[in-house]
Amino acid sequence: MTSSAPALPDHCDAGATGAVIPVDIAAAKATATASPVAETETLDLLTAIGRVTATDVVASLNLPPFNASAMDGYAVKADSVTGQGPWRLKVTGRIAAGDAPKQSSQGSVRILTGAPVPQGFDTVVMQEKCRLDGDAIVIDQRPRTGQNVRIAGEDVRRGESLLDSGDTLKPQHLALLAGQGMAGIEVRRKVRIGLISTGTELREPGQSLHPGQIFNSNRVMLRASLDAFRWAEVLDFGIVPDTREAIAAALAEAATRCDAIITTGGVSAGEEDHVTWAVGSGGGMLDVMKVAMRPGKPVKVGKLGAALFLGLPGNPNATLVTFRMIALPALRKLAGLSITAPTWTQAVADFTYEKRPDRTEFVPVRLAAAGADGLPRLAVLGRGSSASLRAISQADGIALLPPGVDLVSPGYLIRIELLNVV
Ligand SMILES: Nc1nc2c(c(=O)[nH]1)N[C@H]1C(S)=C(S)[C@@H](COP(=O)(O)OP(=O)(O)OC[C@H]3O[C@@H](n4cnc5c(N)ncnc54)[C@H](O)[C@@H]3O)O[C@H]1N2
Ligand code: MOO
Repeated sequence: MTSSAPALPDHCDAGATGAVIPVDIAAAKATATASPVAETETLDLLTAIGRVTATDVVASLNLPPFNASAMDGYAVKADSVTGQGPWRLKVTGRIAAGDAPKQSSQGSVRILTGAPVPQGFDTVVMQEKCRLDGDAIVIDQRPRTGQNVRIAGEDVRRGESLLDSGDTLKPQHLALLAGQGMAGIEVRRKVRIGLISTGTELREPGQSLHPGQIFNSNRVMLRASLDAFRWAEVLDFGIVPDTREAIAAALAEAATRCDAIITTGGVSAGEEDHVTWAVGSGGGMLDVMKVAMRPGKPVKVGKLGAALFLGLPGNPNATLVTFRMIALPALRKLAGLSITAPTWTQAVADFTYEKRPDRTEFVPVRLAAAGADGLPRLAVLGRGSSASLRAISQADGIALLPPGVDLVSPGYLIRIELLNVV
């Protein structure tokens, strides 16, 4: 961490103290605080989807391993087809996929897709381009040397780089590794993420609601978000009431079991906001106290023991925005991913929005059809109220309205993070 402010020991005024820093600096601090989990495991390819590679992978096998026919047809030696056509070539044998390579250079050989082209031949004539005449084929067009033959190593060459450490394994990566004959792959172990929903007012969906209480929305939103990442494992500590003791106890337990701790709620300025105090009382420290962003200003980032601490505000829109913009990049770093930043998409505002120029504002947006420039148009959903569940539930993405701008007008080029991107 580049700077550190100790968590306040006694009096919780986190919402009123600490320098206000830009959101990109806050995200960079969070990411810098995280170190990739060191342990690795070797997984069968069938269970490795979505996991993060722990090493570079280099090809040990040429692909294709032999010169292979790309078509059903007849293998020939192109330069044996000389003079004036049509040409008549005797069929001297047959070779199918899975047959051992053969040696031949006379006439032609019936060959099926994927079969090794016999040594001595260099070209395959598609069966549609010739006709059978007794024990021979007749071709009218001179074949081009090398036509319809996949040359050994033309796809992958032994020694070539296939994957880098820090890649997320996708189905097509696994296919490539399987093509190399690899049964397993070394990946980073899953990141253990503790989730604590603070708030005396919270009840779980399905429970009865008493006056003054609300249902816990953030828990399922964060659980579902994290469950989409195969590199993440959630340890859910449930709802913890707004008392110093309860929050400190939950944090202490989470710090011993988790690589990262995410709390929601209890980070602003009121006397029931105990998260900052509890981090301090547990010997932790906070490096991000207040961020020039809306929603999400009181988000906290620091360390508690060896664990990365991410204290997200309780309002659901603020939880979502701070999770995606600040927490997730840091969690990706813990997972060992080489790309940690959000994936941005360029789009064009089709709305007018007044904002404060001294901060970054994030608003939920819906995508509309692209304009003539090929960029999608955006409609804004409300004013991005911090507490709104409805607006975020209807959003295709979160648009970033940058600092230094006080009015976004139709035609303004902005960037969005699509919410379907994991
Ligand atoms: N005097 C000040 N008051 C507030 C400030 C400030 O700077 N000075 N900041 C405001 C901002 S901005 C935000 S954002 C909120 C953040 O509050 P906390 O993180 O301390 O969260 P809570 O007060 O616990 O809750 C806020 C709000 O969200 C509801 N909530 C909490 N957890 C959940 C959950 N799991 N699911 C659904 N809803 C949840 C909670 O009931 C509150 O309504 O503080 C402002 N105040
Ligand atoms: O930090 Mo807030 O602006 O109510 O989400």
